[in-house]
Amino acid sequence: MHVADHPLITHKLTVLRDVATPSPTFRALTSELVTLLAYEATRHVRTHEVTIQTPVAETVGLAISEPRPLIVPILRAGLGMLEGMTALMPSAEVGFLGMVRNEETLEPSVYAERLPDDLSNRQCFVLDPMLATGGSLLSAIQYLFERGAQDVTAVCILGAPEGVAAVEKAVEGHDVTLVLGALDERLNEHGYIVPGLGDAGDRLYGTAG
Ligand SMILES: O=P(O)(O)OC[C@H]1O[C@H](OP(=O)(O)OP(=O)(O)O)[C@H](O)[C@@H]1O
Ligand SMILES: O=c1cc[nH]c(=O)[nH]1
Ligand SMILES: [Mg+2]
Repeated sequence: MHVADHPLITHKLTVLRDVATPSPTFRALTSELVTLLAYEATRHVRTHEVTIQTPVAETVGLAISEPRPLIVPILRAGLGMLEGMTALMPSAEVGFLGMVRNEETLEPSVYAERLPDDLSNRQCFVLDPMLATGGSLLSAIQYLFERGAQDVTAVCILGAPEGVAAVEKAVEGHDVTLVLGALDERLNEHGYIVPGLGDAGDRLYGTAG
């Protein structure tokens, strides 16, 4: 697990957490935060050497390899992270998973899916701002494994220790990396991250209250 340690990330997170921050600012900050986190998350993106000609000399650089990486935002809240991620890796392909957590039982369920059939040999980047109990992320990762994925990086803005531990235990021995903007204190009795930022989907799309 990588937890971002950068004053710009903490500053943006502080504004994001603030209950007084309105949806348009929340959306803009989410996008900016993801671009910063994506820098860490894509550190091991597969590349190969290419020879190019600059105006001055021939040189060897790197290009992102085929098959292209796959970005998977978890609807709804993960959609708010898509633009920030594609800004950094515009050649990636995008697949979608719609998941919702039952707020009584905290069990996640899948209500929409649009992914390539074969994910073997694809690097997958899952986007979901909140890793609370970890149920949603784990179920998303298992979905990708069932399609043959072997290399999954999850980018989350906030994580709770309970959820991170549950995901790490369940994926032990697999190539799964977690990249978090911050690791918060705990979950409350409703399964919300403390101090957290509330319901990310509601705050992104203005459906709170
Ligand atoms: O770790 P968990 O306990 O599973 O909780 C985290 C999930 O809850 C939120 O989604 P939600 O179900 O609220 O759907 P939404 O994005 O449509 O608001 C969040 O975006 C995660 O997907
Ligand atoms: O704190 C939380 C927990 C789950 N989902 C959210 O959006 N926020
Ligand atoms: Mg929600």
